[in-house]
Amino acid sequence: MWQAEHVRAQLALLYPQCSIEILGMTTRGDQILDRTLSKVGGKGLFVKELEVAMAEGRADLAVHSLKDVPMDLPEGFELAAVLEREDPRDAFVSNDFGSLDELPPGAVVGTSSLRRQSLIAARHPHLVIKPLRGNLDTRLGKLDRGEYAAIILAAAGLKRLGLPERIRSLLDPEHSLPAAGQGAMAIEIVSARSDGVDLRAVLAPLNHLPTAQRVAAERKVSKVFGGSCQIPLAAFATIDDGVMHLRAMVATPDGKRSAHAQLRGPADAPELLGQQVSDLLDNQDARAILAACKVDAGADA
Ligand SMILES: NCc1[nH]cc(CCC(=O)O)c1CC(=O)O
Repeated sequence: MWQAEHVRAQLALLYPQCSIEILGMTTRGDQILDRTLSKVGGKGLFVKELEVAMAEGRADLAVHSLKDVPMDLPEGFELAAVLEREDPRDAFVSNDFGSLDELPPGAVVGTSSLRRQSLIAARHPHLVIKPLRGNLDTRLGKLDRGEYAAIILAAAGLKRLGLPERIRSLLDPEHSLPAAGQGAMAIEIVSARSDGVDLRAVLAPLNHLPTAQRVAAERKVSKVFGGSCQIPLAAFATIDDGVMHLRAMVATPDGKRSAHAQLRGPADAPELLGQQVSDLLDNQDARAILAACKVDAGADA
């Protein structure tokens, strides 16, 4: 809702003559809180019901956290704009400790992200990772009731909802490489509208080119490896002086096996860089690592 309101406010400034309404929706992704996201079908859950609303003409556009948007949208839908990125890093949130390094052996850390789980298990094998779902308030409530010594959340969500003071420290992307698209919002539309309105042109002023380039490279890696919440995959790009630096990682959920790759290339050819980094990961047996993950997930379900 914060994100939708943010887009509404920006559109209202650009197009003061238009009236813009928010159609609030609760998705299945929001409702299923008792199982980890990776087991109930992943990213698509947050997106599908909004697409139905657009297909039925009840909504003209949908605002998403890009991290939750599948790499391949259903036929007839497209992303029209990617907004300027918030802080893409993971945040360490705790009432008693300042960082992962301070946690004693056996301390319980909450996260339902396989990527975060895998990265923590690799660097801090003495910690215990437990699933954590729900909206931000639910997750913080569970921390405050003592169910966890610490939880890991996206810094972007905490900052957007006015809770930056809950962040005790930010995880260095060097150790906790962010997920593809983390911290960015995207606007999805119906590609060909029956009324002929060119919504892509209407939304173009909201598109932030450097963010769009960064996430295009990141999402390419995710796409090559069939990216969904079901696999621990990180992809993070930065741009400095027109040069993009893309880093990516795939791992097993226990963090015992992983492949890492990074490359620099021109920022205006993000998908090529994404493909090249994916090729490097492939050379390090990324497919075998991911195949091992899928066997695990199946055994558990
Ligand atoms: N899948 C949940 C999700 N999708 C986007 C965000 C955070 C906001 C963002 O990355 O833009 C979160 C929560 C989290 O990772 O803590």
